[in-house]
Amino acid sequence: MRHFDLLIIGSGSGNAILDDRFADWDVAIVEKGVGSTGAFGGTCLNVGCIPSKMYVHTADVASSPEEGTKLGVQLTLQGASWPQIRDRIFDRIDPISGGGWYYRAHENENVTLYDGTAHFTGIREIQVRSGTDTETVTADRVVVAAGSRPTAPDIPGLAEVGYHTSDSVLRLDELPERMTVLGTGFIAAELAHVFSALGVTVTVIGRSGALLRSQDTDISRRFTELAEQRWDVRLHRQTRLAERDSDGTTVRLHLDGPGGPETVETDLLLVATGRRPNSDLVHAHAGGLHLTEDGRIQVDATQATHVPGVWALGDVSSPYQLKHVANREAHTVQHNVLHPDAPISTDHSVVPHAVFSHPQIASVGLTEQEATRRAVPFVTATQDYADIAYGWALEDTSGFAKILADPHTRHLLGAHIIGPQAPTLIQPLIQAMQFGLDADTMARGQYWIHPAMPELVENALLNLPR
Ligand SMILES: Cc1cc2nc3c(=O)[nH]c(=O)nc-3n(C[C@H](O)[C@H](O)[C@H](O)COP(=O)(O)OP(=O)(O)OC[C@H]3O[C@@H](n4cnc5c(N)ncnc54)[C@H](O)[C@@H]3O)c2cc1C
Ligand SMILES: NC(=O)c1ccc[n+]([C@@H]2O[C@H](COP(=O)([O-])OP(=O)(O)OC[C@H]3O[C@@H](n4cnc5c(N)ncnc54)[C@H](O)[C@@H]3O)[C@@H](O)[C@H]2O)c1
Repeated sequence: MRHFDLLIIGSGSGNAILDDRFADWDVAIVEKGVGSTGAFGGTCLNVGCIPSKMYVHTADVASSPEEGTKLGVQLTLQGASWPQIRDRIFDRIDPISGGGWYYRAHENENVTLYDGTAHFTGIREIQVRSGTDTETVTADRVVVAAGSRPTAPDIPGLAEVGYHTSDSVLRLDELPERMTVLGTGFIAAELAHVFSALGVTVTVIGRSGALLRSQDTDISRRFTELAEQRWDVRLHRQTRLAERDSDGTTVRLHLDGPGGPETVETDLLLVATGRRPNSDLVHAHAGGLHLTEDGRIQVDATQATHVPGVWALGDVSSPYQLKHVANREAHTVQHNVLHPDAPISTDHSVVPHAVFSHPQIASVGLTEQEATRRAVPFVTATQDYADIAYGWALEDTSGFAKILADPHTRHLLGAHIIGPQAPTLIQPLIQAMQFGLDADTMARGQYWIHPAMPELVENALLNLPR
């Protein structure tokens, strides 16, 4: 049985652990491949953050006529060439993934790359399955960086009609005329924007009464209002049955809603109802690992599992399914594998996120509903883009920033922005929260470039009641 110094399951964030300090370690990486191409390099690179944002920017450009009209500029969208857009994006990404695979497979002498699926058969004992071949190996240290995968709800007929997920929809051969998105979370919000801006008629189906329900209620409400102007949004709907028409081209969904039973017909169904950790694929229990109630591998602040010498990171163990969090956790694991006697912890105290839809959203810290639920005292203020100079330039009438602060210390508790460049605008607020800068010092203790967009943040801070 082959034995390694270190074995890493997953080539997403796990692949970043190896640097020169591991040059004389005997290392194995096991990667089963993601998406319809079975690519190396994990979700973010191949089927997640990176291609989706390359599409989002393209969709933003395709939305220019709409933006131009309110400025008195008449633009016409003459068309969006899907094959050209798709191939431009993947001609950039695929060589990076392929190059990463080639480097590990052929140029990294101390690394053995297994193109297969790994699962635990015992404590730090792993079986790798590649086609019909299996090999069982052991390692002194194991890093589980196996990520997550899309899930689909248990709806009668769904499996039979066939559907896309984010794993496959970014590589369609051609755009459908109609797309229905099941789910109202991050992926639904981003990909509904992408496909509608490129000319697809989009329907969004949600169980609750709002899109992006986990955001601050004011943000979610505003996003839902705007989404209803762009897409056919069906909320408070239960999907009872999915079936394919006799001609084979149309999918029909039977829904129950406030107005009784109804049907939605579509050419393509995109299921965006969350992602589940891949702890089951790695047979975490067989490796002695404990799971959380929602199926993540349990780790402590140092990313260590219950089994000595086994760490986990990223979507397979983290409560945050975000790449910047997975990267941070990978850094913690890297340090702790190298320096087990002086471990460091991952700081999850101020974790921001953004939704790259239209409009964009960014958020950090407590929402108002969380602060209320936890009985955290707060004061709150908002600032509309419409009332700052750059907002006049943009003719923005719907965006705003909302801030929550401690009424006594004036330290920020949370910040939420909906509108143009929200993910960029929020960064100074993240910095203030991370480094303990109070709202008043932040607002008044520095210059804010006039008339730049961060004046939105400055004014939101100045609006906080005393
Ligand atoms: C459409 C989409 C858009 C996203 N956009 C953003 C964004 O804008 N910003 C952001 O922060 N996050 C975004 N995310 C989330 C982000 O992609 C993930 O949080 C991040 O990639 C997780 O990294 P990871 O290393 O934990 O997992 P992954 O990158 O998924 O890596 C895990 C790897 O393990 C492999 N694997 C799994 N099981 C096994 C096994 N048993 N044997 C061998 N190999 C195995 C998988 O094939 C995979 O390659 C997005 C996700 C999606 C789906
Ligand atoms: N910009 C980003 O950072 C970004 C972008 C995309 C994805 N992601 C990450 O990927 C994760 C997965 O994205 P997602 O959009 O699939 O998940 P999500 O958790 O954001 O949203 C899931 C949606 O599916 C709905 N849903 C769940 N079960 C359902 C059912 N049975 N029937 C109907 N609807 C159901 C939920 O109510 C919710 O609206 C996100 O949570 C996020 O962490 C991040």
